[in-house]
Amino acid sequence: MMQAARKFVLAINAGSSSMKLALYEFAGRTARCVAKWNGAQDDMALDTLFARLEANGERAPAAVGHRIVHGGPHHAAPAFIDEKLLTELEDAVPFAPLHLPAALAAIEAIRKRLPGVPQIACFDTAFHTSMPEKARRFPLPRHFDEQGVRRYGFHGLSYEYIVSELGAAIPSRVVIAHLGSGASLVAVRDGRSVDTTMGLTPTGGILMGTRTGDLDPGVLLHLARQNELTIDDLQGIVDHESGLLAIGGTSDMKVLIERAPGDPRARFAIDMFGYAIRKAIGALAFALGGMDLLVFTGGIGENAPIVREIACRDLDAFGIILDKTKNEHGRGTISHDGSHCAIRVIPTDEDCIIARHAHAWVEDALHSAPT
Ligand SMILES: Nc1ncnc2c1ncn2[C@@H]1O[C@H](COP(=O)(O)OP(=O)(O)O)[C@@H](O)[C@H]1O
Ligand SMILES: CC(=O)OP(=O)(O)O
Ligand SMILES: [Mg+2]
Repeated sequence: MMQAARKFVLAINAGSSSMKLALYEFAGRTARCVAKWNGAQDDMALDTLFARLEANGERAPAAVGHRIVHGGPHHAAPAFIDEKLLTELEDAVPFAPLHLPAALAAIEAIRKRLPGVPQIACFDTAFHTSMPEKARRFPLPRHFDEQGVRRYGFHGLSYEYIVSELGAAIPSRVVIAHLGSGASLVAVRDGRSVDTTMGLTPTGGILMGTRTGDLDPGVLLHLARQNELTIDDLQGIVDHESGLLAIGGTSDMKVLIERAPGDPRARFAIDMFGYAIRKAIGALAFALGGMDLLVFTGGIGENAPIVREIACRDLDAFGIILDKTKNEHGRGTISHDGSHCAIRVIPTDEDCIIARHAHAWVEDALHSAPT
């Protein structure tokens, strides 16, 4: 039997607080992660990677996939990064200023170091293009909607991964809570997004490490007027100085949990975060008309039993019951046998989805190329 050709694909995930790189080897459609590097956005992660790639020529990637947090209104699928798309992404920077500049820098660096290697944009917003208009529209004058001011939703690559892990057996009504540095929840009906907590930008939704999440819009008007703040001042406040950091003294959930026994502020921040998640679960479960499965994922969702416990507390009346022991253990199904709604912890893997998309693009391009 002929062996499937082996190909290497590099996945780049420029998040708000880190740069994650992962090299995948594909044999046919089967992917295997062969190396991972994590670094701060501004460190030498890419340089280290290139040195290793050069030292090991056979691992030169056939394609590079990027997590692009904001795809604007027109991207429902991964896309080849050409000049036109680059310009679009540059124009979209104000929609995701914490994420897009790092992704654009990585695209540029790859162009210089690996010219000719196709780069594929994988959009966090794409998963949510299935949302109905009533979930997508903001109640603003129509011309703002025409300018693209609407709910996009994010963490779509993570949600896509969870949906693919659930496979054909996915229940009809699922709520997924992606809880990391950025955090959002999505309502999924029959495998497709129907509503989500984040909005135009990843600043919206529930409170996060350093971001406010949704605020009464009057708060921004009041702050700006009362303190004569500029737009940049406001952005610094809502994106960098708020959330868990403002409430609990650090944006890092692991540290908050360590401090909690002797630090009432840390305890309060954890409680407030769990409460925000519980409210969001309620809203999305009602939007779906019920919930068959609740999934926790992301650094906090996967590793912080106390957050899951608060998020599911006192919901017995709705048939949502955690099993205390299973929750502490934190792997697989964590709902009580008597719970109507299954509750699961599923580790996410955005890099794997990025690599799969970039690989699929290369395969399509090969098969559609004139012979
Ligand atoms: N063992 C742990 N216990 C509690 N929180 C954790 C643990 N490990 C990671 N976290 C939290 O997960 C968050 C980071 O999530 P992650 O999904 O890795 O973020 P990013 O969005 O940067 O990829 C941080 O708040 C971190 O403290
Ligand atoms: C969209 C978003 O908030 O991403 P991250 O969690 O990686 O910051
Ligand atoms: Mg993340």
